[in-house]
Amino acid sequence: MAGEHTVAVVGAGKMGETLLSGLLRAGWPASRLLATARRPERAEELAVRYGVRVVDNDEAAASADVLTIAVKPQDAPALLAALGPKVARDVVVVSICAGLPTSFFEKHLPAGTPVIRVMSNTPAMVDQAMTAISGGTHATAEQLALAEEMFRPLGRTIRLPESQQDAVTALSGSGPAYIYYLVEAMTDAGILLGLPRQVAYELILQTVIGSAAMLRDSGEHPVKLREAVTSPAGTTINAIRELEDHKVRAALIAALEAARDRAREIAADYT
Ligand SMILES: NC(=O)C1=CN([C@@H]2O[C@H](COP(=O)(O)OP(=O)(O)OC[C@H]3O[C@@H](n4cnc5c(N)ncnc54)[C@H](OP(=O)(O)O)[C@@H]3O)[C@@H](O)[C@H]2O)C=CC1
Ligand SMILES: O=C(O)[C@@H]1CCC=N1
Repeated sequence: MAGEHTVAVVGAGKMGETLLSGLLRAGWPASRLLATARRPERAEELAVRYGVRVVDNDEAAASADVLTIAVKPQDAPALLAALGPKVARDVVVVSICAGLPTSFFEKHLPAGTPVIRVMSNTPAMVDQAMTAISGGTHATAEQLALAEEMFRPLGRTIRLPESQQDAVTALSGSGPAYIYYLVEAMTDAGILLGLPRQVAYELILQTVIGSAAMLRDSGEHPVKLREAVTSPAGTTINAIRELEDHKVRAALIAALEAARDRAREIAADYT
């Protein structure tokens, strides 16, 4: 399907640029990609870096058959109010905005416009994204397959009911931030234990990469893998007891619930 569709990325910031570069690496011709930006210097940067045409939002709506909305959720109402009525009915609208339901976009678009809601994450920058895809009221199986084709070069994709997208946003959308937070905190712990910062960081980085590869490649449950590290009367169990004492599991559950609630608030604020 690459090459049959013209894809416009409306609001090509961090995630939009990542999508553009992924599509180009996957063989999508630059002539079939458009980008829009709010600032002229950003437009120039994108045009030079990727050789794609950077146009205004109106031209994107008129020229593309897939419009990917990649602005922040708070910028979406003004964008859609201006752009919505100009979008042709057979255009597929793909939103990567956190929180905003497909019904928000459907409300601003001509009746019957297919809308697809996508939640990806920043590891897309190294082709290791987790991307969840859900169709709105009018999205067909073929259009969902097209969205999958767009995001597959960036990592793994999964299709889910839209009702699960706020949870996805809390889990895998924001997930990289929690992992980086953990790496940061464990590096600090290494410093407390007397290791040079760079050494502590390298130890933790490779430990995260190795543990992720074990989870992926062994097919074992995380509890089993943790038990294999936790020797009787050994060192690990002392650390685990501290994590339990400090209610780290409960803190993570509460943290993700708060992220999910924020996604719901975004929907309530803007729809
Ligand atoms: N960052 C992340 O980890 C993830 C983000 N998302 C979602 O992706 C979306 C984009 O996030 P992210 O890439 O981080 O944000 P960015 O701020 O990097 O990108 C948004 C871009 O949209 C531009 N923009 C805003 N309004 C307009 C407009 N009217 N016309 C043209 N361009 C416009 C902004 O311009 P300017 O530079 O002038 O502000 C900015 O470059 C958000 O909705 C977010 O919820 C989803 C998953 C993960
Ligand atoms: O923090 C946010 O709102 C965005 C959505 C998921 C990750 N970053």
